Amino acid sequence: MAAAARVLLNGQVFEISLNESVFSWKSLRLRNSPSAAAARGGRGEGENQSVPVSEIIAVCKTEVAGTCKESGRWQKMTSTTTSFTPEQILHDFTVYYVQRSKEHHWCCAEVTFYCSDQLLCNQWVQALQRRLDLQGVRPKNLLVFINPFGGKQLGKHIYDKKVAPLFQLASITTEVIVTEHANHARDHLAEVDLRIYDGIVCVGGDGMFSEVIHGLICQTQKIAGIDQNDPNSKLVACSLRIGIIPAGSTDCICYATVGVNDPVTSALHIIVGDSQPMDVSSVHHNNTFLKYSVSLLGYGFYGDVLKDSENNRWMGPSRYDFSGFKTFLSHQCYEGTVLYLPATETLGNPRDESRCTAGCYVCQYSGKLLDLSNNKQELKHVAEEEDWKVVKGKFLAINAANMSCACSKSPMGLSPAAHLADGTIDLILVRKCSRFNFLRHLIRHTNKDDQFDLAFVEVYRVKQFIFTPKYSEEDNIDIRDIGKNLFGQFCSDHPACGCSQVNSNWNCDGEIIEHAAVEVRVHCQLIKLFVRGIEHSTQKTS
Ligand SMILES: CCCCCCCCCCCCC/C=C/[C@@H](O)[C@H](COP(=O)(O)O)NC(=O)CCCCC
Ligand SMILES: Nc1ncnc2c1ncn2[C@@H]1O[C@H](COP(=O)(O)OP(=O)(O)O)[C@@H](O)[C@H]1O
Ligand SMILES: [Ca+2]
Repeated sequence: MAAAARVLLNGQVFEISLNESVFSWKSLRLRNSPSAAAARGGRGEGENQSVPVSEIIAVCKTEVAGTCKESGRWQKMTSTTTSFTPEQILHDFTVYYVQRSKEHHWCCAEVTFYCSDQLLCNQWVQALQRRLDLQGVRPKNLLVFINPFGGKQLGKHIYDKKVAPLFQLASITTEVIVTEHANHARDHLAEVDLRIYDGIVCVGGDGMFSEVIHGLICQTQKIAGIDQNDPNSKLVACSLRIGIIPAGSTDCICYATVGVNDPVTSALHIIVGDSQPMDVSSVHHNNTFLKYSVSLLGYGFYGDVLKDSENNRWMGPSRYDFSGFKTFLSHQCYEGTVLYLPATETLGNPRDESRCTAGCYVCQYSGKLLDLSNNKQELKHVAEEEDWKVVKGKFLAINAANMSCACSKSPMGLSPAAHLADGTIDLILVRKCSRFNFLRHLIRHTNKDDQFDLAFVEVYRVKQFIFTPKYSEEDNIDIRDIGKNLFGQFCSDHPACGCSQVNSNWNCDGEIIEHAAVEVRVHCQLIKLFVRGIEHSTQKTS
């Protein structure tokens, strides 16, 4: 096939060309002719444009006016209207491709070319389709879970209206399961034969994503014979990628990995077959596995917000604002000891100005260290005793951020310089302080000011930590019942000082962990997502 050909676009002659990795179209009109000026005002196709083949979603030939045959399947066209003859309409093809718009949004753009004859049209469709078939990273068959009750309960609608048509256009087949109860997706994934799928998609919030990773990680460890109850077990990485279609309340994992929580953008990242490794933390209590965490593991403030908000699920996403306000007023602090193991081999620091973005070298460096350690074939990894550090005190919040935890409420996140895949967590300790000072810290979650530049806030980049509450968990069961009042769990003996004999609970990616005493360890790059990390703002479609 010719590497270039003449076609019509918007009534003007264009030259289209295709090389190994790029499809381009270029106007052959004189730049300043009146017709050129008129064409520029049309549908927005520029004079010269190019699209990487890796960002072409589909190529589709119009065989009969109004319908489109693509990859052997008939689909309805939202086709362009033209002033061409019926013969010309029969010989056109449409290329659907990724177009970037503001703030990390992607959308599906289309451009239709009219060919002089059917042979030429067929040749171009086949050539483009062959290039697409060579994109081996793209998923062909996906298992999709939809939580119909997440966020504003729009999960099913979002999937049907915005995502399924794109998957169909890209010839992706799907098996869709609308969940019927909590843990439906987790339990299904723990047992089902996953070999026929190229990936898993969850439609919902962080809680839904948490279910999916629990099912997938559990099955992977079971097959590999790994004991998940042993906190020192070296876990085996999961091979299937996971896609998130945001339809939850916070959607922090989506936002912090894509830069925005937009269902169409996420669907397009899945279609083009993006891949981004991600760290996962395991949470144990007394040598028993409790949960995995990918975004925030928060004790104190964020644990209490979550606990209270569960009573108000009917409010939808605004339950967090209501409970956040109540919890802020209660101003509870919790006493305990934090033991942590600093991350010494990785690059980067929680106070860095630089951010984890697509192709992050800090994460790539950790990936290389991981490969080296995997080649050593150690089954367990136990740190030396003298490497551990101790912090004791009264804390308003203990936040362990596996990633920035950016979301629409906190666009920079709780730890703006945290990395998706460096094998570390940022451990943020907010010591007891006045309400006014705590408010200053919280407000800095929402703007660009340095939330760590406060005397009562400490931040450490760690591989592992252990939290032991001052008051034993057994005693707490009795006290908890006595100490509750309108604004949470006040210390019954010292209401004025705000220190509590009642323990808080952990907020683990939006799921409650009732135990206060936990042992947490990061597993570098344990899972993979259908994302590429947050793109630099200069990465625009040409
Ligand atoms: C006076 C202004 C105070 C405002 C503080 C706002 C700070 C918001 C930071 C949010 C951090 C989010 C960390 C992510 C947590 C999610 O995993 C979790 C579950 O998400 P989902 O399943 O989608 O509902 N969300 C939360 O725990 C909500 C915390 C909101 C606290 C106000
Ligand atoms: N069909 C269902 N009925 C009830 N709960 C469900 C269902 N499917 C999933 N869940 C649970 O709903 C919780 C919240 O889901 P999520 O999608 O994160 O929404 P949100 O962001 O609003 O919290 C999760 O704990 C998940 O296990
Ligand atoms: Ca990390």
